[in-house]
Amino acid sequence: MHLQTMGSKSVVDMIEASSGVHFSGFHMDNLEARNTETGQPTTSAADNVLKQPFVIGVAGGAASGKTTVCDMIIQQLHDQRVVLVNQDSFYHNLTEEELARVHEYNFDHPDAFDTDQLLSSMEKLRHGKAVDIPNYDFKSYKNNVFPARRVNPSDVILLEGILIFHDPRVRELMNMKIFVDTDADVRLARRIRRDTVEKGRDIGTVLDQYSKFVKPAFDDFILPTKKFADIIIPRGGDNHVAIDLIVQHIRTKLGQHDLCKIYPNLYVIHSTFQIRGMHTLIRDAQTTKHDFVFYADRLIRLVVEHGLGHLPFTEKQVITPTGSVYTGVDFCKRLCGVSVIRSGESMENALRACCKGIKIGKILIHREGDNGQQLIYEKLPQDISERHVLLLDPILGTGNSAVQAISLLISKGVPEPNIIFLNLISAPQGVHVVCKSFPRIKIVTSEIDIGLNEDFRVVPGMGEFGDRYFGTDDDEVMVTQISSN
Ligand SMILES: Nc1ncnc2c1ncn2[C@@H]1O[C@H](COP(=O)(O)OP(=O)(O)O)[C@@H](O)[C@H]1O
Ligand SMILES: Nc1ccn([C@@H]2O[C@H](COP(=O)(O)O)[C@@H](O)[C@H]2O)c(=O)n1
Ligand SMILES: [Mg+2]
Repeated sequence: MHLQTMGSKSVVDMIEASSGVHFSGFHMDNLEARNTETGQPTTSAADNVLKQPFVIGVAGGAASGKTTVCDMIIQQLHDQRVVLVNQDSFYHNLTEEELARVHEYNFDHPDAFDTDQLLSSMEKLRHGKAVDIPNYDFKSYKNNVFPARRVNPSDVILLEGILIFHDPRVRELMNMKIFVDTDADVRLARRIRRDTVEKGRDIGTVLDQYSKFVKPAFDDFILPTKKFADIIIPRGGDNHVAIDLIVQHIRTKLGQHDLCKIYPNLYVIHSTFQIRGMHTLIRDAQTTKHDFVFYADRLIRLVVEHGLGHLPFTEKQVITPTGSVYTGVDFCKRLCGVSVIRSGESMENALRACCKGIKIGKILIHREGDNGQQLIYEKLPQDISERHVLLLDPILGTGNSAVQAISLLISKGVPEPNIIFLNLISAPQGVHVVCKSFPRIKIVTSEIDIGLNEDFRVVPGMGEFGDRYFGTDDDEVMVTQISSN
């Protein structure tokens, strides 16, 4: 194994869990959202994050191979828009006094960097604006070397530097954190060569700086940030296996990320170890019915809670038992669920558990082949046109059933922006079909799969959800049920 593991987590787990947050997104419809009960403008809690680039932090000691690792990642991601932002660019300029005694200046201390400027540049990049990043000159110790480097907004930002994990505000920007872990003697040897050959320094000065500042700062400030890493790469650029795995993972994540960028109303819930674990269980063909139901229920609950976060709310004040005022929000009350029979019914309990007394309608769509969809049954609340609708179906495959169901809701007078489609797994094909047909509905899902196979089944998928959830994939159970009726 070339990748090091942290605690009991496998590296693949850590890679997988490291990149969820940016998939939640924000989209303001051209029409202003309004609370259907009060007619007041409303806000949805989930509507506050812009679609943003995938940010990868790369930390490690000086000369550990950070830049080399970043260059290798960039090279392998040649078909993506990737930029490298180096913490070195944000070194403070030295005063005349500091310059005169430069050998006493500690370039390895967190205070040597203008972190506020780094944050402001990152903020602009994350919001799609180009920035001019200073060029740092190691020989003159100046960071305003003309011209500044123009960095354009990109899909992936690699943020590299010895202390890039030190400030929590910078860490928070990152979707994935990599620590390049190279032996101290190798780092020192490389540093001596680099500083004498490239920076024109004499070996005595390099060794003095190393023992006075570089080594202590590594121990005090850099090494303690290793614990924040999702992935630790021993031996830096020599570790091709680790870099291949990382690039593979970034590609997968970018696929999802691209979909979320194309369709701002698609929300993939934040991935965590727990969520990955639940998916692993329900996707495993060997999982028992009991476990399948248990873990599917847990995941459904998370998707439902996330979906509810997209409902409009109004401000509400209450008096607490201490007599103080608490300013909070009031839930949206005009809502209902609609399940697509039969799999969608598995999501009803979770919705009922979250929304006491909620009305739940049903739609049955008969499938003949891939396109011969036929709506054969519907029972919906009479006043559905005045409600927000949570449409329930665990799998979004081709999108044909979903389009049928959504068309029916719209024909009943439900405004498109009032529909939130909740599912566990979406195939990209289904996302395209639904989002293109109904650009103003919201889709909340827990994972986006690779695609559909020749039988129009989602892959890797989880098989027939309804059969696995209700136990009807087992012939014996079928016979027992039929004979007992
Ligand atoms: N795997 C490696 N084998 C040999 N030399 C390397 C390797 N990785 C990096 N170097 C060299 O070591 C020096 C420091 O590497 P660099 O990637 O710039 O480290 P960092 O960005 O962490 O300071 C550079 O001169 C680079 O060419
Ligand atoms: N004028 C400077 C500024 C910084 N350094 C050293 O650079 C190291 C960080 O750069 P990496 O590419 O190695 O991450 C750091 O250890 C500083 O001591 C310098 O020598 N002179
Ligand atoms: Mg470097």
